[in-house]
Amino acid sequence: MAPARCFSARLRTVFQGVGHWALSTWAGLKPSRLLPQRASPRLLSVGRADLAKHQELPGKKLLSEKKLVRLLELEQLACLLLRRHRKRYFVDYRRVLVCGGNGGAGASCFHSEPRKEFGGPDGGDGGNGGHVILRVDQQVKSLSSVLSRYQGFSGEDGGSKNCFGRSGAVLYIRVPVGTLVKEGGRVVADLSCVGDEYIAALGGAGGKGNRFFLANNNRAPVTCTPGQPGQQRVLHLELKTVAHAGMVGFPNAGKSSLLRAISNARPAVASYPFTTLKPHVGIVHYEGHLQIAVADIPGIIRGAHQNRGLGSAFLRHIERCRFLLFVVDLSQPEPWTQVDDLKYELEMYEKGLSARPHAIVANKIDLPEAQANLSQLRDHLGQEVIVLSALTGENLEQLLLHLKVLYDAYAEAELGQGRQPLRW
Ligand SMILES: Nc1nc2c(ncn2[C@@H]2O[C@H](COP(=O)(O)OP(=O)(O)OP(=O)(O)O)[C@@H](O)[C@H]2O)c(=O)[nH]1
Ligand SMILES: [Mg+2]
Repeated sequence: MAPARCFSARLRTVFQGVGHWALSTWAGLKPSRLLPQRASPRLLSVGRADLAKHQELPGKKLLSEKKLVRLLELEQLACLLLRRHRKRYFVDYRRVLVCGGNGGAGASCFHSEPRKEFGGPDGGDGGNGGHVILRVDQQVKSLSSVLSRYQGFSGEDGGSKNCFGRSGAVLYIRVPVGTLVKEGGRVVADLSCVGDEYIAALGGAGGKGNRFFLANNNRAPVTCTPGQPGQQRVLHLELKTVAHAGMVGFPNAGKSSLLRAISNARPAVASYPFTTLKPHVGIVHYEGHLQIAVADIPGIIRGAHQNRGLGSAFLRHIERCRFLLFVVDLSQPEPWTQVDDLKYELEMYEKGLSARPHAIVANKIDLPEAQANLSQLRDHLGQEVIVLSALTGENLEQLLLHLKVLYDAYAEAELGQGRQPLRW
């Protein structure tokens, strides 16, 4: 995780730079710099400030057409890079400092009116500070848009004439479905449904104006109180992908190819290991509007729990999956060892994880060496194996049917316990 975070931090600095450059470029493309603008003729004389507005700033030259075209090209390139950056940037952990808005101060003043000497206190209360709230948004797919610090909006100070300050607006932080909120190692919120909200930091209460302290024994109080500071918390946000099925397998086993074949998801597919660097979720549609979400998890190798390969941190994304698909590359010698290694790595990550309802998917049956390995795999595992080819689409129906069987069993178990099954 550390090098990935380091890389993303570097990318951010680069793009912040690009952002500044882009802004300054646009500033350079102001009409005033492209075409000399003449002050429109006026009938009446104009003031000095008005005249100064139409003067060219000293040191600013007109841009030549060649430079302008070059700048526009660079601008387009920057936009393209930014778009790519947004697309590829996946973050599943964030440490965030959240501060609620400060309350506004109460005012201390007295009513003032001609021929009314003792108008009485009329200092209004300050407004309350705004809360900072985490809200689940289905459009957000990772924690990359979450910043490291949030400061809530402060309430306005109270005013004279008994005017109360306006309360600070609520600041919403949009987080993806499946965000776990931790504070000091303790889970404080589990945002696993769309629309779930959690108050991350409370805004401070507004102060009282001197009008509040008016009493029979004190007709002219001067006391007013300052607003309270907002709550401050350090929260750790962890993303755990929520899907019905999680695909686990060695790199190059064909997990992404399989997800592409059964759903509309488009994870990258290539013949080198660790093509997938972040989880992808695809939706498989069935009759009766039933949708089963399948997550493609980056490849896991033997020793992942000792941080080999991409490590086992990505296994947190299958913690929430209700059932698993072990994807095996059947063209490799002794393919059953892949299943054993995967189960071992799951156990090392979390006890009992490999015992979840699962199916074994043997991929690449279109290759000649795979045909030879199939009987050996069946003998060693002693359980049903779904044999298919993600490339040619051979026997995909069996996988789809088995997915439905797994889902039905899960839904029945949930309903039996009085819970609603997860709906995508
Ligand atoms: N012949 C054959 N090749 C396949 C099949 N499925 C996948 N491949 C190929 O295997 C290679 C790896 O496929 P991916 O889908 O990227 O594998 P992956 O498991 O997602 O790999 P990582 O993302 O690295 O974990 C690609 O070159 C695919 O074209 C198949 O059924 N038959
Ligand atoms: Mg992949």
